[in-house]
Amino acid sequence: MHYSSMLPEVIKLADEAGTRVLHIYQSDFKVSYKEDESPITAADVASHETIVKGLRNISRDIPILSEEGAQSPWEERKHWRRFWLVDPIDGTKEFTQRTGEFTVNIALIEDGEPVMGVVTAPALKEAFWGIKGEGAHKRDRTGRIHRIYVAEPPSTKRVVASKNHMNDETRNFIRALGPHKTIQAGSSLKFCRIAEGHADLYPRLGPTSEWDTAAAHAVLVAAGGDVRKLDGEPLQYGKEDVLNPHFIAAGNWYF
Ligand SMILES: Nc1ncnc2c1ncn2[C@@H]1O[C@H](COP(=O)(O)O)[C@@H](OP(=O)(O)O)[C@H]1O
Ligand SMILES: [Mg+2]
Repeated sequence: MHYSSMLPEVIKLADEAGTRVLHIYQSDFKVSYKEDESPITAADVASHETIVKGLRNISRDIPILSEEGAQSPWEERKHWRRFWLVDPIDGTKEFTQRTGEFTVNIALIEDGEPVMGVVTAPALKEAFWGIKGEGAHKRDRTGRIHRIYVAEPPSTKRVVASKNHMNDETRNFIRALGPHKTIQAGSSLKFCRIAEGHADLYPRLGPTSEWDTAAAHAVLVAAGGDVRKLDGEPLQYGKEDVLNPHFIAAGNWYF
């Protein structure tokens, strides 16, 4: 099956997960902490369960790697040519701080590349999706769906950066860009802001994992951008170590 035929069902699934997440967001939820001290709530678990169950119905034979799931050992994963890469809630800190800037992320990886991605921001009522070579779309808070494109770079670049994970390396990189304006955004929304033409550059000289970036990476590629390592090589997925190296996300004009 070509993956574009799965897209409507994947969007529906991300929306279903988003509805469950919002329900918890609007309640008096409890925050726990994982071994790496990152926060987790019932919403991460509910979203994970909804997505995994749904993806198994959509495609019984495509394996799944989710931030909140039991992760298959490398001995198994290294044979995966195609897999779903899921972050049930990216921006859990944003969720617990109630900024609304958290996302549900589902990507399809093929030969190390994110070829399809769906990102929804349930509290903002925004959704983004894209398929490599077939364009990217946004559904806005009114429900209108339209094609999105990376912007022509303005002379004052609009740099988008993490609210919760800023560091000196990123600050220095941004400073060296010359005239610029900084926009803060949580989670994978940073890639989406570039994809829809509202920002130009997202330097991430700090840690992320493959599930944090894959779906929004696919949206950005479909909209006319890319995500590359600092050596200019593409950011790839399905590595033994799920941590991403430092990267820059931008329109293709940058690379
Ligand atoms: N030390 C670290 N190691 C791995 N990932 C980290 C990290 N610090 C932050 N992140 C990632 O950055 C994401 C949040 O990004 P941002 O600050 O841009 O909103 C987090 O996603 P989760 O909320 O899914 O855990 C987390 O995965
Ligand atoms: Mg994440």
